[in-house]
Amino acid sequence: MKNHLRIGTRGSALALAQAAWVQQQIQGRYPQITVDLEIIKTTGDKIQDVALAKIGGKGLFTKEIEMAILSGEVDLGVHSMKDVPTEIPLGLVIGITTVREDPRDAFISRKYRSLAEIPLGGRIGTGSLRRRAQLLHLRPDLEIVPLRGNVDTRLRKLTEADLDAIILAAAGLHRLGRAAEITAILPETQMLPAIGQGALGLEYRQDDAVTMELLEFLDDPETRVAVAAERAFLARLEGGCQVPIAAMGTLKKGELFLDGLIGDLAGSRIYREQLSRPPAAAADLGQQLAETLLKRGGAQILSEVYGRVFD
Ligand SMILES: NCc1[nH]cc(CCC(=O)O)c1CC(=O)O
Repeated sequence: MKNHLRIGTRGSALALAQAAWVQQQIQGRYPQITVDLEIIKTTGDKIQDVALAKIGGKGLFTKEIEMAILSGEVDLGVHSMKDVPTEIPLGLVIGITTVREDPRDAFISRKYRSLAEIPLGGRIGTGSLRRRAQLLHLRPDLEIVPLRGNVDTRLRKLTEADLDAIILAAAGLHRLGRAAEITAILPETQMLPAIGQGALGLEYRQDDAVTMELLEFLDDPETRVAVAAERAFLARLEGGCQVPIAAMGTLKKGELFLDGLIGDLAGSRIYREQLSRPPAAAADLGQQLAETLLKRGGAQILSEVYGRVFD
């Protein structure tokens, strides 16, 4: 048994809110255990001024935290699963996925109630290629304005940069207590979310059975299988954030459904499919859906973006 746990977290308001939530859950369940937060600056936190998609490289928001777990400096990391690469370092596991927040994207505007109300040529802020491609697919007339920084910065730029709207994950706004900022939720039919969006993963050393057992009560099996399918989809596509890729898993009556999408940067070609399998076959489901979309034209798009034959 342990009487002290250290959580490694990024220092952004969202990361801290998420880590503090996990801290409270653990302390509520085990009043005898003290839980500390240790703020770790990641590469993604240091580079705020360049479009993320241009930096490339995986694990921008996780690598330094993973090093601290491996070295024993902290016992666990709390991550937005959206920011976690499909491959994690040897010796670590993300065996626990907490109950998912709303995985969908939010439309935020001070002038218009919905995307449909935005006038011709309207300016929408987002740094995400996935959001950009789907927006342009729906509305080729829109001007997509690159937007970076944490949630607070992006909300500020909505007014300062005179944008008509911005798109943010609903989950982040809920966790920051800022859900009142949401003008409308974008249905997944219009805007399929990012892999892992709205889900938190707890990462710890594979050989640390004590921490794993302590944290087990936080696991939500439905979220875990949905995210496993999404991540298997992304892994087959070798997806970083250079390509518009989206997926969302949902459980209905014991069956796991996975919606997936591959698009090109201009949003002119969007391939989208849904498949289902029993939850135990989550990884196979993700892989099969990827194969289906690759055959339909996804392989062509990935070959163009990766600059090599992809099949
Ligand atoms: N890319 C940064 C990031 N990572 C996780 C979230 C939101 C919370 C989540 O998806 O769990 C955000 C902000 C956003 O995309 O609006």
